[in-house]
Amino acid sequence: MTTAHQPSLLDMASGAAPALGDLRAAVRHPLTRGAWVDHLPGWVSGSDAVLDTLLGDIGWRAERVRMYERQVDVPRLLRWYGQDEPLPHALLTDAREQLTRHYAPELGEPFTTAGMCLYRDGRDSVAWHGDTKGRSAASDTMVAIVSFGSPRILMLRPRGGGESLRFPLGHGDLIVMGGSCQRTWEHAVPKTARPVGPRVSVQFRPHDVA
Ligand SMILES: O=C(O)CCC(=O)C(=O)O
Ligand SMILES: [Fe+2]
Repeated sequence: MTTAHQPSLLDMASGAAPALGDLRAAVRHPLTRGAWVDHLPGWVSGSDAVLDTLLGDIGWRAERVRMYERQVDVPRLLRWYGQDEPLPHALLTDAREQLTRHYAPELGEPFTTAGMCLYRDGRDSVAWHGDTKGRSAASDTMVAIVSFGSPRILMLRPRGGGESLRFPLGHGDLIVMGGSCQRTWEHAVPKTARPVGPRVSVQFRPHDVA
């Protein structure tokens, strides 16, 4: 029997080299007020090696914020890559390039920065917010998120109230928030009581969007 027609078996073997799928397979979910979400589960295959790298010593740091007159740790670790800093795994550089190529006609500029978040377990989370620092406060843009490790839920809800949507993000899954999504909707990764391992979220954004 030849293996030529069975690439999926190779993908499933542990230790398979990381590879990217076809972005044209992403499914677009139009939201209200000019927002949309593209979802492509399993965009990255063979993600274990990428996760290993990301869980290593890449300079994760805790951020502290002032809350009710006290300094408290943000419940996740952060690492920010500006556009000139090499990313810690070649697959991520390829991913940024492919996203730029695929979305260029709509986005009109490249994805440049990579913000990374490490959710160590189910107690780590991010509260409801939009990425509205910089140009995204006033203009349509895109934020592309590739997820590695334990599955977590990304929730979305319209600002000012309305039903929320749930997108499960597993190992190698892609979600792209586009259009007015950062201004007119909010997103969150809620805590979970389920026993979950670490998850790393890699967010690609254009210059001056955060
Ligand atoms: O964990 C995620 O995928 C979402 C992270 C996020 O919304 C942010 O850092 O702005
Ligand atoms: Fe965000």
